[in-house]
Amino acid sequence: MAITLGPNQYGKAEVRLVTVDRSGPVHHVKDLTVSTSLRGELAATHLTGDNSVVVATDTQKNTVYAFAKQTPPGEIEDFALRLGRHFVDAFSHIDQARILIDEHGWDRIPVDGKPHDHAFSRSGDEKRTTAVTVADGRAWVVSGLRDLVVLKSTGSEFHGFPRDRYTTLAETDDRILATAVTARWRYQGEDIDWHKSFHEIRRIMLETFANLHSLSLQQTLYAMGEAVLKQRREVAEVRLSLPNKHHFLVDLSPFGLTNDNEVFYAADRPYGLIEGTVLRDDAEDAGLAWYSLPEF
Ligand SMILES: O=c1[nH]c(=O)c2[nH]c(=O)[nH]c2[nH]1
Repeated sequence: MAITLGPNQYGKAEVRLVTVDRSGPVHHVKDLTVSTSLRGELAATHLTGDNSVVVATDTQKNTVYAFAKQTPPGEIEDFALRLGRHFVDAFSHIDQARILIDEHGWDRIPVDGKPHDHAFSRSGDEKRTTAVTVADGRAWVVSGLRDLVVLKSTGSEFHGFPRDRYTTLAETDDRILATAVTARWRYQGEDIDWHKSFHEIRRIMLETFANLHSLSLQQTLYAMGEAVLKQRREVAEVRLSLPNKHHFLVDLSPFGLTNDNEVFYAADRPYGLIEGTVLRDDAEDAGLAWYSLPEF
């Protein structure tokens, strides 16, 4: 029997970085969670404890902070590309770097109807994300968002599903549809206005969720991905993970009351989990874009 080392990577997870741009009286804050992972000739440390090629995870963390000081991070994709290229270029035994960044939003606090210069409130749970892989002299960028919570109070039906002895769910032609969108999209190319592209893709997904009269969350998922691919040439593929945040009608009959789709119990769990990939057939090869990322 032989035992060998399989795929491996290592790095610093969830470096919390906040930068303040103080170049003018109006400050700009950037709030990021950065994770670095390096891959390469790392057998020695696993097999014998020889650390001569191990760039310490502490060094990786320090690099994130030092880079943020030397050049303002800017768009998360650009910051991730800079960091990934640095690790691959600076250390000959490191041949791949994967940088994950989540961006947390801050809104300016309105004071006397005007956005404040340097006081902010957290925008909510939603995060903008990127996963950049640098290897073989090139890079792959998969960006996205998480925890974008949306609800429509009508315009959603669910019926026509098979019934067996375990089926109790009533068919409905009018229900609440709610989900927390996790989306990742794979870019082709790097010459992209990351900021504009993110906001356009987010807008397209939200408008599709709102406008489509839904017969299932699966149908909504496909329509959201399809709309992005039709309108954004820079996107090769969209992956969506949509928990179905069930809202159950409360039975008010014990109180002699009707419930005309007005009073709901928002269930926490279990939830349906609808996941899928929408692709264009003329897309560039995915290469290492999704390597070691969750499937959805
Ligand atoms: O949109 C839905 N898709 C399902 O697969 C499903 N299953 C279920 O119980 N409710 C729903 N709703």
